Amino acid sequence: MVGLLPALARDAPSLLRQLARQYPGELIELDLGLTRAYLATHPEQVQYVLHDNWRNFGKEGGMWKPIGRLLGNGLVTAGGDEWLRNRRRMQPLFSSRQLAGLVDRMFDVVEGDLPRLEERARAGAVVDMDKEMMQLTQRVILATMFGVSITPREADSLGEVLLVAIQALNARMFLYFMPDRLLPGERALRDAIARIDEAILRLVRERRRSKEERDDLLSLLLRARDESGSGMDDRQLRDELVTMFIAGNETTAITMTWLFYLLDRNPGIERKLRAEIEEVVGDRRPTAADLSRMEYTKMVIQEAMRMYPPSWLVPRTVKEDDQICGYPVPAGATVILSQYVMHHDPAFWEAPAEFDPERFTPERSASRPRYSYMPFGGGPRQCIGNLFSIMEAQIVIAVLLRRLRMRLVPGHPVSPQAVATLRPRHGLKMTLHAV
Ligand code: HEM
Repeated sequence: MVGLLPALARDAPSLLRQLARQYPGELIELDLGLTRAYLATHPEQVQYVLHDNWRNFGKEGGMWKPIGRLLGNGLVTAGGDEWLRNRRRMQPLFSSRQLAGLVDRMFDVVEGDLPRLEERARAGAVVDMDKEMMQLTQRVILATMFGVSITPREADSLGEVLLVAIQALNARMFLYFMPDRLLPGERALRDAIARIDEAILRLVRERRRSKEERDDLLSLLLRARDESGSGMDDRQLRDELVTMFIAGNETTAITMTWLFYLLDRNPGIERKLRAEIEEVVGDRRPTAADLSRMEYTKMVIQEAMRMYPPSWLVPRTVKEDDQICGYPVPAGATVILSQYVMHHDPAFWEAPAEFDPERFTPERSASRPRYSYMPFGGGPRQCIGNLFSIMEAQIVIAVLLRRLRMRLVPGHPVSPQAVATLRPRHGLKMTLHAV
């Protein structure tokens, strides 16, 4: 496959999906100019890379390099023993029991945002749903991380500067082989990283000094210990907090944005979803037990993430020469696993372009290979925040849908754009209506 770069730059997910259709089940070698890359097209290949022989497929260098500038040694970008020690320290924080303690805080943030949205509905305003969701999930994640230690104003300004950094890094993801100094926006990126460091390290130090016990993620992280009983230093805490923000904010916001778009296109599914919310939560404050009973809501979220996986690409670098299901791959090559490719494979998904949440009933899920669906990756490096984000999405849906109906502005163009995440290229313009 030669000369793919221009087509990749135009619309990478469609190109990769098309190649996978053309050569189903093969490990496809791609010529990306300076680097050699292989695209997995079968769930067993994905399983081999993420699970069976995961230690031989690292995150060092390549497309991971730019993002490492912001995330440092946080869980997403760290490797080896350091990653393992911190993953073990942090895993208990993300258990369903621990997360149940965050339901109230998440609810308060979302409910607190509702009057503003209701006001927009009354004014008949057009809103950018993608921007609204980014702002909302940003408030949720910052409130769950820092609780009342961060004022809404500080949260908004930290959120803003984090977004500046993400945008600059998005632009660098496919240009990782270029020297930093040749890329545009380098100064703004450095400034943004310095401001993020200052704000987060200040919050960490203040909390350490105050010795106060709170129930937010920062307090839990301060208490997290490895097997030898040692905790994290300030720098590591900073890296993990920034990592959680970056890994958890845009991904969840995009899930919500695509979901509201899909509901607008599928009124029957929206009705069924509203009926479940009415039946399980009604007008009450949702509890953790309610969330586990909202099974249809969960299937709608899973199906939205199938059609538009917010994380659509998982790259790995081969450490030592290997064979992926019989295909040789040399050390140093990049292996590309793509949720978008897996989630649209007609061999595992009937009519993949159709929005059908019932695909996720236990009966229908049972017949599919594990790695045909991987919105959160898989294996030991699977997303640590998967339960967190589903819980947050369920709360956002329950709170917003019982007051509002979202409708796409007629004629607004909708198509996916692949950067680090898969987002609507032209945003998502919607009007809000009271129900
Ligand atoms: C819909 C929302 C989300 C999606 C689609 C998503 C997706 C992913 C994926 C695909 C990975 C694996 C990357 C790889 O193997 O290279 C990952 C890892 C990770 N995610 Fe998420 N994520 C979401 C939400 C969150 C949230 C809310 C948090 C934290 C609060 C979070 C924190 C992390 C962390 C720390 C890792 C690295 C885990 C490790 O390597 O040990 N994510 N995520």
